Amino acid sequence: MVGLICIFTSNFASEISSCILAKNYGFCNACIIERSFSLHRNHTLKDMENIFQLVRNVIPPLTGKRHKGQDGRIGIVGGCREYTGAPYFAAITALKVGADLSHVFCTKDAATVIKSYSPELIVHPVLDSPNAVHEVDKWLPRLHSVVIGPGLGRDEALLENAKAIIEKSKLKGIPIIIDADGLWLISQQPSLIQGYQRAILTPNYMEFSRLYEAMLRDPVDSSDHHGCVLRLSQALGNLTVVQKGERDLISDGEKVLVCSHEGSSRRCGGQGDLLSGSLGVLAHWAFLAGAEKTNGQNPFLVAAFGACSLTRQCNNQAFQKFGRSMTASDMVSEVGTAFSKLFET
Ligand SMILES: NC(=O)C1=CN([C@@H]2O[C@H](COP(=O)(O)OP(=O)(O)OC[C@H]3O[C@@H](n4cnc5c(N)ncnc54)[C@H](OP(=O)(O)O)[C@@H]3O)[C@@H](O)[C@H]2O)[C@@H](O)CC1
Ligand SMILES: Nc1ncnc2c1ncn2[C@@H]1O[C@H](COP(=O)(O)OP(=O)(O)OP(=O)(O)O)[C@@H](O)[C@H]1O
Ligand SMILES: [Mg+2]
Repeated sequence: MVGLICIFTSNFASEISSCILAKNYGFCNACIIERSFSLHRNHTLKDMENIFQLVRNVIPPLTGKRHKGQDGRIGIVGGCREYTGAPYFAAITALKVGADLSHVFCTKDAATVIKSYSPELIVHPVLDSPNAVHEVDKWLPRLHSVVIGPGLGRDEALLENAKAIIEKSKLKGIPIIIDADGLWLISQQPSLIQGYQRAILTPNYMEFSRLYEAMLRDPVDSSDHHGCVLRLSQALGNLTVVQKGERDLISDGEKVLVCSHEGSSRRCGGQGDLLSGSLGVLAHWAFLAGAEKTNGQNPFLVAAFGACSLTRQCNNQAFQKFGRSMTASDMVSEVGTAFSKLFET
């Protein structure tokens, strides 16, 4: 088992790159196998080398002193008649990563279905009601982060409600993860999220292309993935962008982290939903942890790196057991052991 972590900065003229080879899940003991960097960015590279340790640092310890809710109350906005799996995968993953409560705000049609998958989720059948925004807004003061988009669909009225929920969340300063159809909305109206640095966008290949073209008015340059993710983040006002793919590229417009932790070649639907759900929790933890725990690094970069590694580790473990028949539910079953292997050993 070998994972590769690379770090690049935004300065193309003097690009820093560092690749850390991590063996046997022992990322703390990662050894540097290649490094080239400019002088003035030296300190940044050193800080970033131990990104895996930074993820560990932000995880709240399990103690008897904490009450229910303290380790995370996460909201998922999504779930409609067609898509009930996506919000379920995101919400259950948030719980299994360590959130205490996971809320799903979905349409009436979807609610009973989602509830029947799991009694652990709190499901609000409000998203297509006339007072949807008010119904979600009531809960926002109690939520630590929101994930907008898994299984939301593209119905105009639902997208309008999602837009208003994003605006309400911004006013409260809540970290917002935007995925799937939430990204569709952003590619139509980028100003909705532009400049809000507590947002993390998690586009897949297609979603990234749409966003990039909307913001940069150019097609994606397939010979310069790093440059593209960096430019997209910058154009959006330096919010965090996670471009999912064979290697996940994570940027805040200053740096690009590359996560190529070993997953598998199985590409069933729902894997991105595990990523956005786990990111909901990790973003909250990293944000709360403060600069000391993240060594002054952007907490959302740290959280994104953790979520990408975890999702890929779940994929790897589930694939070893089930091979071609592996599905997203099999990955959900691996969250606990994958998390321990990566972050608690
Ligand atoms: N069980 C459930 O309920 C699930 C529900 N889900 C929900 O579905 C909704 C729509 O989400 P989405 O991701 O299917 O939509 P979108 O961005 O239009 O992409 C679709 C098309 O993009 C393309 N494509 C993708 N990757 C590519 C690549 N690497 N390279 C090249 N092309 C690539 C590919 O095009 P094709 O191969 O068909 O030409 C693909 O068909 C959303 O709400 C989501 O949450 C999912 O979460 C899954 C589990
Ligand atoms: N070619 C690949 N090789 C290895 N891992 C990949 C590859 N493509 C995607 N992944 C991983 O799968 C996860 C989900 O990415 P993906 O691009 O499938 O998202 P998605 O299309 O939004 O998924 P979903 O079906 O949930 O909507 C990410 O953690 C990513 O690292
Ligand atoms: Mg997706």
